[in-house]
Amino acid sequence: MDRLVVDVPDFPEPGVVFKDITPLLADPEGFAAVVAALADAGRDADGTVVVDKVVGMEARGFILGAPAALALGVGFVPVRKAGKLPGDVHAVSYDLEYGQATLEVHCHAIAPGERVLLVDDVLATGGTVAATRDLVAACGAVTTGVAVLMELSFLPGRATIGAGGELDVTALSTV
Ligand SMILES: O=P(O)(O)OC[C@H]1O[C@H](OP(=O)(O)OP(=O)(O)O)[C@H](O)[C@@H]1O
Ligand SMILES: Nc1ncnc2[nH]cnc12
Repeated sequence: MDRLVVDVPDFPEPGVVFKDITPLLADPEGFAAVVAALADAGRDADGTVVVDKVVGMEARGFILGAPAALALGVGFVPVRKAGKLPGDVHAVSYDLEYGQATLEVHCHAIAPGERVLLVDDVLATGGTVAATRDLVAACGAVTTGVAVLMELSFLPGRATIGAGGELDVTALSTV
């Protein structure tokens, strides 16, 4: 997988090394392998599916999360940047490695008590995951797992989201 993710220095701003996953998405075998591995985070050791929904965060979390949901046979819920969802929403603002944003989810997209797997490409500061977990909680549901392609270990993402404890974090690669 690593050879299909390209480092782009100083994008989108000086000092950031951007992890470009578009070559991976263009490789059908690599793409299928990472989707299968991300979906495995929604199964227990016996292979039983243990989540009710997969949530993907706009935009790259859609590309990876939607096929992972299909692989698990559960519904997919998009968490979108502000102003894109037409129904009633819960909203949370947060910081990321290169800016600030607001994420939203439809209030009724996740039922109270449901177990949720978050899927995204990169865990950096953890701001996106932490905000999304808050949105899931606002729906009355619980985030039981997070699955990402890459974790940037020089940033405090794991600490920010409280990995360990009740939150199971799977990173296919750590850089
Ligand atoms: O751990 P964090 O510091 O929050 O960073 C990780 C997030 O940043 C990127 O998304 P971005 O907001 O750039 O959106 P995009 O997928 O639309 O490019 C990436 O896809 C993650 O969602
Ligand atoms: N360095 C990075 N590359 C790609 N996506 C990111 N999201 C946050 N930091 C990122």
